[in-house]
Amino acid sequence: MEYKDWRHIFKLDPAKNIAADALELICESGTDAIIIGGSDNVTLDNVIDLLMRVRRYAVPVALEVSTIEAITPGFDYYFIPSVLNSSETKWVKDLHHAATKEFGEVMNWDEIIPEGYCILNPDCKAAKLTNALHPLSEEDIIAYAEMVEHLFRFPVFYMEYSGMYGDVQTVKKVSKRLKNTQLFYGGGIQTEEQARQMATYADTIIVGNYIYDNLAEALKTVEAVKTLSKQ
Ligand SMILES: CC(C)=CCC/C(C)=C/CC/C(C)=C/CC/C(C)=C/CC/C(C)=C/CC/C(C)=C/CC/C(C)=C/COP(=O)(O)OP(=O)(O)O
Ligand SMILES: O=P(O)(O)OC[C@@H](O)CO
Ligand SMILES: [Mg+2]
Repeated sequence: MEYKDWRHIFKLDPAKNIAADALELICESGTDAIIIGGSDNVTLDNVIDLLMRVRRYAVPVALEVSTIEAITPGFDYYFIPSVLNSSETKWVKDLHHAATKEFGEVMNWDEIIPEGYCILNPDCKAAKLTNALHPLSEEDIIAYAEMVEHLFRFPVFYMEYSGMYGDVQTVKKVSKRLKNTQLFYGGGIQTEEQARQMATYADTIIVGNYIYDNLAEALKTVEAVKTLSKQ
């Protein structure tokens, strides 16, 4: 299954511990993919360690790159965020320039998936790290989405509410404005109902932190989404 068809993703943080039995449940849950990524304490060692453990299962696995030092071969895809509401060019394109300079010759561009990121929880670590601009109006968010689709022509627009459940009506409005760009929604999903709500409008939902807080409930979000069509 190509990333374009993914409806549900579990995001695992390489900086956090996950027991072997929990990892088995996650990888065999029926989720479409695992993303390995986080905003701090991501190292080459903890990324390789988690990649090796996930590779024991058939589920596709992608790296969401947050630091150049932790890039390693062996993933199915590399998701590359550009934080459009960051106030520093570093997080929009400068790190990308440095990484392309280093890896450009050996890169398989088919595996590299640019993500236009919009960080919508002002209190999350990624917002602080990237000095993300806030507050954003609904019009601002829609404009970022349309830029991603029509100006940058990135394949993915990521509404990142990391750690906080987002606004369903805003996700719905953004969704209605995107035709070719795939809408990722991530942030604060804890229940089947929340997973269903967001997956009604987003192409793909991402469940992260709740894996570590309540795995049994987090696992239920997979089935909730699998039987649901996007509107
Ligand atoms: C040989 C080989 C393997 C070749 C591979 C080629 C390859 C992949 C080359 C890289 C090309 C490239 C252009 C790379 C870009 C490099 C780079 C460092 C870009 C910057 C990315 C960026 C803008 C990161 C900042 C945004 C960010 C921190 C996103 C993390 C996502 C997120 C919010 C996670 C949640 O974080 P968490 O830690 O869980 O937070 P909480 O504790 O609050 O939950
Ligand atoms: O960790 P949560 O809040 O589930 O968010 C998922 C993902 O969007 C984080 O990058
Ligand atoms: Mg997290």
